[in-house]
Amino acid sequence: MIQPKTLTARITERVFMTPEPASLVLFLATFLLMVRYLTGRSIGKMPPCLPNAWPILGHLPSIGLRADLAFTKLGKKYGDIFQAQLGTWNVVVLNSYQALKEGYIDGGDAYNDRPHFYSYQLFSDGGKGTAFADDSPAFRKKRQFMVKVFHHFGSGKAYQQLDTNIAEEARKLVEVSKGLEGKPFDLQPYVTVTTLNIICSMVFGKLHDYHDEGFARVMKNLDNVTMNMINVGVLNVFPFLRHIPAINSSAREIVENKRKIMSFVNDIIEEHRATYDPDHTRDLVDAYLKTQSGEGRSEFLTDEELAHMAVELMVSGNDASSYALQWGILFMALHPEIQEKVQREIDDVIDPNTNVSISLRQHLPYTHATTLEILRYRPLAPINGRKTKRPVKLRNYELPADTIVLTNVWNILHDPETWSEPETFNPARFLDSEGQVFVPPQFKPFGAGRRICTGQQVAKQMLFTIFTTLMQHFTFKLPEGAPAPDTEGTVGMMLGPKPFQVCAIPRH
Ligand code: HEM
Repeated sequence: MIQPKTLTARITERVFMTPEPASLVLFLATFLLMVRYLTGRSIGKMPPCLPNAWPILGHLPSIGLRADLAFTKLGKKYGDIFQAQLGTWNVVVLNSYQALKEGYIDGGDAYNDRPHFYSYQLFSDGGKGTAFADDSPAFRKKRQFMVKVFHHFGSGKAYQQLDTNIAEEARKLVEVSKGLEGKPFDLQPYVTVTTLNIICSMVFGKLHDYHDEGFARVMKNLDNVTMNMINVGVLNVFPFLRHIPAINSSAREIVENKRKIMSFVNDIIEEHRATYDPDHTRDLVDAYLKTQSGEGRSEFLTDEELAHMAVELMVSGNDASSYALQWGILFMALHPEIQEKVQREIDDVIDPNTNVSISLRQHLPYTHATTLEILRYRPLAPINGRKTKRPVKLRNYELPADTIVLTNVWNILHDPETWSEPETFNPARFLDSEGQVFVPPQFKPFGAGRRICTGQQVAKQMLFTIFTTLMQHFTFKLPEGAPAPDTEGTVGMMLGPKPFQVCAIPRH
């Protein structure tokens, strides 16, 4: 039998005594990698890496499906900037507000690219649209266009129209929910139609009738995309699994359903061309047609790009807004004392027959604070993915170009240094001593830096108006005798609640 000492001696002899430099390089590289994986110590100027990576799987066995929760725990031992191996990807994790600030905010545009995860690439057809595109002159033009359109909806007549549309959709939701006569129901399909219709009103300029067949088909296509995005999530870490038929069929479903939604959008673009009035911008499509005819004409904005942008708003913007409302109603049912406080405040300010408007938000600080607490307590995007577009210094590390950077938003929004008793749902944490809303800089559910959510104002407006309208008209309760619903959520493209039943008891 060969003794260990003899074996080591033989290896040393073989590597160091042979004149081949390649053997030496190979030995050193293997040795350094072993040191890094076994001890977690960094090589060169990269942040330290978590120890004990498995071959191929990396740290996935210890991280599991909720990377945000795992990173939160690991951060206590390994600090707020570290590396992890997620299947085939090596990533740098920013695990605190300070790290996020030093990276995304102080780092300028260095973190402007997105990781080329399989699901992102599939959904965006290789980075078309804005949300999953890398930084480039084309991307900047598209984002600038999107920001301008949202700005248009942030003031003047367009703002008032949006306010009215949101109130009108919230009212329809109230009528439909009243029809259920307090019986248990799943809120998800109802709320999703409401938020989707509002987003469509900004993109296409009209509210669809709920019985419109074309709109119902698109809703189904969108649902299919969202569901299958969960199924292909595994390909983000193991792209080679795409050859497994069941996973591959999910990928095909995404492409096929997205093609159908794009065709719906293309028809609307053609309709708009026929009715376009340069003096009256109705929506995102009109704003696009204006760029086509005016001085700001951009070769980067095409019908195809516009269709991709519209679909990404309909999928991710809508999922996020609908999930936020579902979480909100679930927490009201779970915390009747908070629900009552919200309702008392609303009753003092708004007549039951008056529509809610965003202009009332300043008079409803506790209700406003409750909507912020919903976004803090269950951040819809608990992990935020970016990629460095060039080498960048981060604290005393140097990240090369193309480093995947994941920010743990969950930890930022649950850090006890900022949020006392972070696991308690407590809207009052957003109120100052005068009872006015106070938002700490660490509140980052919409991301940060140059790729921050472009729809955040609209998202907050929808959440406030629809949530307040529901509280104005109903008390939400869990069905009698039903088991306590899950509050951990399920991760797909976003962190949504697991399906739950609730009773909407009319208040008037
Ligand atoms: C409560 C609702 C929402 C939440 C929590 C949310 C959150 C986010 C987050 C975390 C990002 C990534 C930002 C980053 O990388 O720093 C993002 C990006 C984005 N969001 Fe939202 N979002 C919401 C609703 C919406 C809505 C309603 C729209 C539009 C109708 C929208 C449009 C976008 C777009 C276009 C991007 C991509 C920005 C880019 O990559 O440059 N979002 N959102």
